[in-house]
Amino acid sequence: MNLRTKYNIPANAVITIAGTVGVGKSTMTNALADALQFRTSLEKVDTNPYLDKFYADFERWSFHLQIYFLAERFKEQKRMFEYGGGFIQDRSIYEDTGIFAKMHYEKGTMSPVDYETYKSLFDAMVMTPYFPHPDLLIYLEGSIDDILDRIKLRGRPMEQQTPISYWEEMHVRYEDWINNFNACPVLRLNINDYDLFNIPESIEPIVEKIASHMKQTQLLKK
Ligand SMILES: Nc1ncnc2c1ncn2[C@@H]1O[C@H](COP(=O)(O)OP(=O)(O)O)[C@@H](O)[C@H]1O
Ligand SMILES: Nc1ncnc2c1ncn2[C@H]1C[C@H](O)[C@@H](COP(=O)(O)O)O1
Repeated sequence: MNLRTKYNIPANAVITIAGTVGVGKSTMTNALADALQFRTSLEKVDTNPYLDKFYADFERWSFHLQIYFLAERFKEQKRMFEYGGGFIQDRSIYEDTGIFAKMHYEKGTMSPVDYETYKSLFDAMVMTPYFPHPDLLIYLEGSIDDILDRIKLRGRPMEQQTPISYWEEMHVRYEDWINNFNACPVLRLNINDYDLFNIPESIEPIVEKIASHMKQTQLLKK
């Protein structure tokens, strides 16, 4: 019996994993998909044609990158819908606008007109009654020091060359963003409370938490 049936998680559920860069979303996505026998919707970094350029020159490439991510995530949204759910998604679409586009606009590395254009496109595509929101957003949180260690450990060159202040600012913005997020139910997990890297079995208590959280939110809806 897989953990999905053991804990009664609906086969058509869509669970999205949110959190700052390096916190452990991809690791969690793969572990959860494996445990629940779900498909994954992964963020593809290696084939992104703008990401390297963006890290080298935020101002020049912010708008292009946001449009690219929006298109990619929307295509994934369509794919998940066509399969009828049963997915773990690595990063939510809400973080693109709520964290990244907003941060670059406020830092001055995305122009006001580009930001407005991007936001109106995002709102027209996503913030509509026709857009299916995930059943659950799992928010991964941890200390900035642990996260910086993980970014260093992963070693993507473009991220190593980015000033630490960028990751620190993102970390603060994430806390503020999640405290005000209400597009779908949220389960917060602290990265110190599990270790999928060294103890793969630590996925089971997480599945148990997901099940009880989903049950509770279903009851509240009734
Ligand atoms: N429990 C853990 N302990 C130590 N390192 C971890 C743990 N989980 C993930 N990592 C490592 O941290 C780095 C970032 O994880 P990743 O899942 O790629 O994060 P994200 O997708 O949020 O950017 C990777 O090198 C990954 O192997
Ligand atoms: N919307 C985005 N804008 C800018 N940068 C982004 C956006 N979404 C993801 N990224 C970056 C951050 C990381 O360098 C890579 C992959 O993210 P990760 O959190 O490691 O999965 O893309």
